[in-house]
Amino acid sequence: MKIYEKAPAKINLMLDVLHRREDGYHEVEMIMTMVDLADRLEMSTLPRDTIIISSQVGYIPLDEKNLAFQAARLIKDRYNVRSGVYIHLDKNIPVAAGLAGGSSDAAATLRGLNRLWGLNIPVEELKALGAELGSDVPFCVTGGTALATGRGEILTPLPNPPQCWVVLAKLPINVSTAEVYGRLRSSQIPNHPSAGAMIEAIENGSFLGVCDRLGNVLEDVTLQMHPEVAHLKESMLKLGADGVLMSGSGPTVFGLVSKESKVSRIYNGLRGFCKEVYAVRLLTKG
Ligand SMILES: C[C@](O)(CO)[C@H](O)COP(=O)(O)OP(=O)(O)OC[C@H]1O[C@@H](n2ccc(N)nc2=O)[C@H](O)[C@@H]1O
Ligand SMILES: Nc1ncnc2c1ncn2[C@@H]1O[C@H](COP(=O)(O)OP(=O)(O)OP(=O)(O)O)[C@@H](O)[C@H]1O
Repeated sequence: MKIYEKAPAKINLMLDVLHRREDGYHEVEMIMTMVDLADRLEMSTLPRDTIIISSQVGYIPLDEKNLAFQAARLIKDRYNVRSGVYIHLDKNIPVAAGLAGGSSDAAATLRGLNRLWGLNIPVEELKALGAELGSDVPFCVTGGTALATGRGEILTPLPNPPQCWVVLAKLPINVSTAEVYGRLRSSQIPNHPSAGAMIEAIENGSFLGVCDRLGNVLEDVTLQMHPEVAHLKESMLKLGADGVLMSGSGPTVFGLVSKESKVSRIYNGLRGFCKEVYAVRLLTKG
C-alpha cells in the first residue's frame, strides 16, 4: 500500500519576539498560514526495519539529517513499529528559505505514517511529537491559519485570511534560522508588530487590514546581513504588491496581491533578476 501526503509551505503574516528564554529558544508571537506551494510525499512499508528516503533533488540530506527521516524514526521508536518505510520526497518548496519546507515534510511524515500503520495517534499527540522535531512542525501538522506562541508550538486556530495571490521570491542566499535568532537583540526591538491587530483584520476579512499589519522582527536582522533582500522587498512593492514581508528568518520575501491582473507583472518583473519566483494562492482550510 502507498500513502500520499501533501506538505505545503508556510508564511508568517506576523512574527514578534518577546524575549530570549532560559533554554536558548525565543518566546514568540506569530501568525502563520499555508500557501499552495507544496512538497509531495509517497510512503510505503518496507519489510526490513529500515528508513529509506529518496528525492528528485540532489541538494537535501537523505540520511538522519532529513526531518522526514527523523519523523519516521520518532514514530517507529515511540510506537514500537518493527517494519520499515520508504519515503519519496518530491521537493518543490525552496530549501532553507523561511518557508518551513523540512518542517512540513516532517509533519506530513507523521500524518502519513499514522495512516499507513493504522496507529490512530490523536492529532494533539502528533503535534507533541512534532514539537520534538522543530518549533514549526506542530503548526505544519494541522496547517490552516493559527496564532503560534511559546517557541511556536502553542497553537490557537484562526479563521482563513481573505483569499489573495501570494508571490514568493527567494534570492540565492542561505540564511541560518539559529544565526538570525542569535543575532537578534530582543530588548532592543524598536517596533513590535501586533498579533491582536492582525487577528482583528483576519476576523473582519479585511485584505488591506492584513497588508497594513504585516510585520516580522527578524526582518531587520536578515536585511542587515543581506541588504539585497531589502531591495527585493522594494521591487515587489514598486511592481504593485499590496503588502510585502520576509517570511520567517528569510530570505524568502512574499507579496500579497488582491488583483489577478497585477500578478503576472510582478512575477515577470521579479524574474528579471531573481530565478526563484512563485505565484500561488493562500491555502484556505475547510
Ligand atoms: C523562524 C520560524 O521559522 C518562524 O516560523 C521559526 O521560529 C523557527 O522554526 P524552526 O526552523 O522549526 O526552528 P527550530 O528547528 O525549532 O530551531 C532552530 C533554531 O532557531 C532558534 N529558535 C527557534 C525557534 C524559537 N522560538 N526560538 C529560537 O531561538 C534556536 O536557536 C534553534 O536552535
Ligand atoms: N525534508 C527536508 N527538506 C528540506 N531540507 C531539509 C529537509 N530535512 C532536513 N533539511 C535540512 O534543513 C535545513 C533547513 O531547510 P528548510 O527548508 O526546512 O528550512 P526553512 O524553510 O528555513 O525552515 P523554517 O522556516 O522552519 O526555519 C536545510 O539546510 C536542509 O539541509
